Amino acid sequence: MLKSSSNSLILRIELDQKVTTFGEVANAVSLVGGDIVAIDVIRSDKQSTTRDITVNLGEQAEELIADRIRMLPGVVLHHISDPTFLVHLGGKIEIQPKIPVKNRDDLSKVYTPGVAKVCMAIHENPDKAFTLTIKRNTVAVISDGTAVLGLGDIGPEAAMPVMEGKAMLFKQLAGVDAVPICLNTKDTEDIIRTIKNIAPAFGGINLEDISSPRCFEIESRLKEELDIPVFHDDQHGTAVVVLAGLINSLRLTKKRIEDIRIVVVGIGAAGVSIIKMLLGAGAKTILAVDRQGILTRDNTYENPLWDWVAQNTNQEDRKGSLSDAMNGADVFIGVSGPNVLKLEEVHRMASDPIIFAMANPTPEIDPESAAPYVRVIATGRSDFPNQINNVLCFPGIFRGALDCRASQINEEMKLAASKAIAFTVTDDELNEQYIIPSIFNEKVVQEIRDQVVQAAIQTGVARRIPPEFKGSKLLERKLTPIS
Ligand SMILES: NC(=O)c1ccc[n+]([C@@H]2O[C@H](COP(=O)([O-])OP(=O)(O)OC[C@H]3O[C@@H](n4cnc5c(N)ncnc54)[C@H](O)[C@@H]3O)[C@@H](O)[C@H]2O)c1
Ligand SMILES: O=C(O)C[C@H](O)C(=O)O
Ligand SMILES: [Mg+2]
Repeated sequence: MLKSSSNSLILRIELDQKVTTFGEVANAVSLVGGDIVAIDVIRSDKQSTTRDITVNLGEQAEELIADRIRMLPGVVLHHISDPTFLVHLGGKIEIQPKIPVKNRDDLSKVYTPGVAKVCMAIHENPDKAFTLTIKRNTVAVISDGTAVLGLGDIGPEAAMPVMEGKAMLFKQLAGVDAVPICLNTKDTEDIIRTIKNIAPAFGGINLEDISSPRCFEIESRLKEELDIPVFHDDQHGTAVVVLAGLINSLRLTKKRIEDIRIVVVGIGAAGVSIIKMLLGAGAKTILAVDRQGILTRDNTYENPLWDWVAQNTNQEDRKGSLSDAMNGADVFIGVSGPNVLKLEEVHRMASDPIIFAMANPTPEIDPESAAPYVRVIATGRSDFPNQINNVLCFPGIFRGALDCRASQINEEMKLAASKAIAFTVTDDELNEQYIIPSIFNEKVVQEIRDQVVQAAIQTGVARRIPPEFKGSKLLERKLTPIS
């Protein structure tokens, strides 16, 4: 059973101390499998005490716990709240002015009439938008709500908490201002037109949770038609972090990427990009599996990217289901949906199995059940060791792209980001429970940023050279080796 801090509740109870003791309440909580992790006294007098008790419990236990407590004499259950909902009240981000407007003089600078001359300066030279507006430090995080985590097409309003979360992490981890935007259209042309129309305000576009195959066309068209980086996080952010996790897992198992058998399940946005990146890094044996089984080159597919994947994987022409694909696999990478992988299939993997079960919020296999039988297990979640999640990539890669005013985020910049993430974990630190740095490791964003800027300069897509990269200093900076 997966347990996490998100399965916690706060119960406000009023207790008549002459009738029932707090010990009896605690006992009732434990009888339904709950753990009391915090107690806050809200009010107390001689007769009664009101407390907020925070309880960690299984997902199904909310009703049980409420019933148990209501059965106790002398106890009133005022309400139950969920701390995860509490942190979402009113949304998770806000916009703050950078300077206070205290008097008319300030007002006349930041607003009419002063602002007009700044507008005209930009009108004469639109590049000045980078220096005189929020553009140089701001990205749009844009979704149409069609592939939100593994929850599917839940609509633009329901996608907002994820986009707000990404915006929060952009700011907290990398100082990038990010604006969450959810579009009320699923039409490819409409999405492209809308994003092009709002692009002037932004230094980059981070596409998020847009379902495949539309996401591929949307991204490639926007890349062609805009001169700022456009990055579909579920494709490339995920692929960057997967490659980093794989580099480090192979450092542990002493296997070479060229020699291993890799199964990728879920050939959508994330899956296609992961396969491309693994092939680029030297992988030779990959089986791509979706709902109807292993992709094979003698089939033709409606989705042209599946055709591409089929032509570039499965050189041995293996046919069958995921279960067949798992025979002798060294690595399983899941970007599909919940509980797709069975323990029995894990038992048929090669020695030192590596499993990245990355579907969110419920992975392809319960990591606690798989752990005893594998060398490395990673998920996309923050409540287990080895979190392989694109949050390790997007803050740093955009920090780098914005700092050098890159016109795009290219393959070299992505590879540089993967290596930066992988080699943040030193040989001494590397172990089965720590193949990937924590997002709270302060070195990660800076390392990614530096390597990404360097790669952008070397590939000619940087439109500004940050001072620390000027002159010979650039040549002195060492590129991180791939292995
Ligand atoms: N950990 C991370 O950083 C990360 C990043 C991106 C995506 N993801 C997760 O990966 C999953 C897919 O995301 P996406 O953006 O690629 O979505 P997507 O909709 O573009 O693709 C999902 C693909 O998985 C396939 N699929 C679904 N259930 C399957 C099953 N039972 N067996 C085989 N194939 C199945 C679908 O047919 C589809 O091709 C989601 O759960 C998402 O949360 C995780
Ligand atoms: O949002 C996440 O946690 C990762 C990823 O973008 C996903 O869609 O699952
Ligand atoms: Mg996503």
